[in-house]
Amino acid sequence: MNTPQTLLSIRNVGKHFGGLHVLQDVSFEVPAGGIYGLIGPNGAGKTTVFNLVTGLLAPSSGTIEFQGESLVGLPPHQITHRGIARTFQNIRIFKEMSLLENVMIGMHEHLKYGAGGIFFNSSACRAAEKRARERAFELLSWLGLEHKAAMLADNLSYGDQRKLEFARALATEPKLLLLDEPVAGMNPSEKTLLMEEIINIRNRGYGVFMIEHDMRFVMGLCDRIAVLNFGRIIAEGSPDEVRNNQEVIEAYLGREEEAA
Ligand SMILES: Nc1ncnc2c1ncn2[C@@H]1O[C@H](COP(=O)(O)OP(=O)(O)OP(=O)(O)O)[C@@H](O)[C@H]1O
Repeated sequence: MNTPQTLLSIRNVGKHFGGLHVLQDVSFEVPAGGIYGLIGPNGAGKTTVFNLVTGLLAPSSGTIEFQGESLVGLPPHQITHRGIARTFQNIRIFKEMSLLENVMIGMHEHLKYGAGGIFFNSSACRAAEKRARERAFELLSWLGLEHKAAMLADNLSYGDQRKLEFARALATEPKLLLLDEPVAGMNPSEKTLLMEEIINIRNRGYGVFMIEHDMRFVMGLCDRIAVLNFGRIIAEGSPDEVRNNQEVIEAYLGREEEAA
């Protein structure tokens, strides 16, 4: 049974590609209203977990539930509709479009007028379009980007592109936001700004579930952290519990020694 506070529940999940067992018996729960981190050395299976949750891959075994309902077998757009949005390691925005258009594209699932409405430019269609614009402006303002709404996304700094990606993900009206290495490639001041934005998003009531390699960032931001190593969860707990876990220390030191 899920506790009422659980948003995402992953139980006994396994994933193999042919004979390669990428995830084995993975279980953890992402609670509502917090920031949850998934860490682990390169190749541990973190992105595979995100791909399973968002429906890009199907688990070989185990269950994945969101708000008590199974996600297994649902196509990605239905999972988005249930309330899970995602950003990617490599920023994916439409650079030749304005910021406003980028955010409005994230909303199309929720615009409730049909093809007939678009064809006849009905008043319902115009009203929906107006609401979408207002919401897009609001989301851009949450990220401090509203004054750049008409600008082409291509002209944004790297940090602002990442914020635009957040705004577009929020446009799908998610309950849980999955962030895949949000600060990869950022300088320290961009990281600090993005940390504030993620806290703001959490404070607005969204759940945040992130993969991140930057330990200072993860430890400073997350309420709880799960650690994957060779496809298995080796620790789960508060940042302090994880930081002091012997198996975690060895997993990271071991990889560093191998690399050396
Ligand atoms: N479609 C696939 N077919 C075969 N093997 C795959 C596939 N996707 C991932 N893998 C393998 O699964 C393992 C875990 O990959 P995954 O990308 O989930 O790790 P990760 O923890 O996200 O790594 P990184 O931190 O480097 O991004 C790797 O050995 C990878 O090569």
